[in-house]
Amino acid sequence: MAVASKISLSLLPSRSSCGISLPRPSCRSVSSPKSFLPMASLNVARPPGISETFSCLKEQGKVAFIPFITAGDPDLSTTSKALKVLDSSGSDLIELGMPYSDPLADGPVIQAAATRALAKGTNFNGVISMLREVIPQLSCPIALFTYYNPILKRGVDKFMSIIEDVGVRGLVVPDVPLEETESLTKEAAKHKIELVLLTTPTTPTERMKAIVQASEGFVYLVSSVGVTGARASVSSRVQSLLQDIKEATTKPVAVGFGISKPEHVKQVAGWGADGVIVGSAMVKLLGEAKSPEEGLKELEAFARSLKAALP
Ligand SMILES: O=P(O)(O)OC[C@@H](O)[C@@H](O)c1c[nH]c2ccccc12
Repeated sequence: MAVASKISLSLLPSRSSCGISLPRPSCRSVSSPKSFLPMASLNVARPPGISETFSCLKEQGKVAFIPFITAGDPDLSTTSKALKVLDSSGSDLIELGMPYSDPLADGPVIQAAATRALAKGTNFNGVISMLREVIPQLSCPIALFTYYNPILKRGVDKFMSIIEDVGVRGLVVPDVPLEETESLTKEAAKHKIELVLLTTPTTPTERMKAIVQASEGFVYLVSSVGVTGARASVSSRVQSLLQDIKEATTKPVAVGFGISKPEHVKQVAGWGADGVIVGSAMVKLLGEAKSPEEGLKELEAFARSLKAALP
């Protein structure tokens, strides 16, 4: 079964839970990360929430640029620098992937990145220490991308309090089982973390409605069946899928899978997406470069070219 349909089958909550509506924020100025609410335990700036970020962008008539990179590839120090580069290149939200040994929804590029990161000894504690350092220096929020098992291993409440403590604001768990989505959303919300759910081209309408109802922050529309990976073009079905979702919710919808060129970004934004997500093309540049410095330079140029293509 295509991975994307697995994602759709595993994300329907037993009962839909309504989203938490955050107070309408005043748009933060990107140049002053320190203007955020202080984080309780560390007394440092907490980045804006995911919903807050999308509200600000909507007020400005802008579409969110959302890159994904794999933590620890080629190493955690480079990941820290890459987060700062992506932030200063205009990212509105960054998805940071926790490397995992069995990334069932990932294509070859991200699988290879996870293998390299794990081979370097990248682990949860190392990623958290890196985030504790770098998040106070960022203007945009971080959404942690992890498979479900590492959350269960640590204990849901413990996991959520650890990531809250370092300032993570969003969470994407592509393989969370159907019947556990709602409780995970609730646990995340206790720690001011917004759990983003995914819907796909093969998700039945009723399930899509339940998913969009339960998703916090934004709805992740997977653009095509299969696994992650840059594609020559973005399926035109995305346009009608976006319309269907927007009939079911007023929540922002970001599109991912296969987006890897400025023309893809422009096209998806033109179809009404509130955000575009680019992963494999970013991960490839960073992880397969001749040197970390070279990778960071290419990442910056690529990120800026994609951001420039967005309204
Ligand atoms: O790599 P792509 O085709 O640009 O797609 C984004 C994707 O990488 C990122 O959102 C992601 C990484 N791993 C995932 C697993 C499932 C769904 C989404 C993802």
